[in-house]
Amino acid sequence: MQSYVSLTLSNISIERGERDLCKGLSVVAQFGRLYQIVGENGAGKSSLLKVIAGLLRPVEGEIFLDDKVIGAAMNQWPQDCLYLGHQYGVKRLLTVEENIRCYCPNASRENIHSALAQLDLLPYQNTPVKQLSAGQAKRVALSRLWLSDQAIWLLDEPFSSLDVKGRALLESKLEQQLKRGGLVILTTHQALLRIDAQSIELTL
Ligand SMILES: Nc1ncnc2c1ncn2[C@@H]1O[C@H](COP(=O)(O)OP(=O)(O)OP(=O)(O)O)[C@@H](O)[C@H]1O
Repeated sequence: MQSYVSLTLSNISIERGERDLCKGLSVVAQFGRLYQIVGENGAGKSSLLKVIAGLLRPVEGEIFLDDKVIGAAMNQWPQDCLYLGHQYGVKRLLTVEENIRCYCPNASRENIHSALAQLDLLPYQNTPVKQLSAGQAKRVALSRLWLSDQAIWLLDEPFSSLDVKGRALLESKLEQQLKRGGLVILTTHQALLRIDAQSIELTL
């Protein structure tokens, strides 16, 4: 995994549908830490994650990865950044394993097997996602975290639909990412139980 020190949001302003969502937001996010974007429904949490992922252009401001402006390093960005959006992009007609192979074409059979086992998805390996429950489909989407060596994880509501065991499993995966020097920025309306999160607050 590539090693970095910080991701800096400098004076970021976001507008959507002619509404100001955030104005002049500046944050220095340190690798090895988890940042939770907090705010009411509609405050702009998902929009901010999209801006960081390079999927939405801010009206103002810049993002730096260490001392490089991200715009200039865009060709490097997708390799180092894993974004899992709210609509987490699982293909419902494909099986669990086919979905994983779509997103992680280079993953070995052993690693896929191990990820599926940890996520309690092994019995469903050859089942189309449309036949799974919402929580199981969410686990399929999250399996990319088990196969990722990206330094930056941007996760929109990763805990939604997960049961107690699934939440604990995901929190321990996030802890591993922090321990190996990665950065996690996520949105969730729930408190994290095991991880000391730094807050990025958005107000309406
Ligand atoms: N594609 C879009 N076009 C125009 N406006 C949008 C679009 N998507 C979201 N918005 C608006 O941007 C605002 C912020 O939306 P966003 O999804 O970022 O909020 P959020 O804080 O993540 O909300 P929630 O907690 O409900 O998930 C909302 O007022 C919403 O109506």
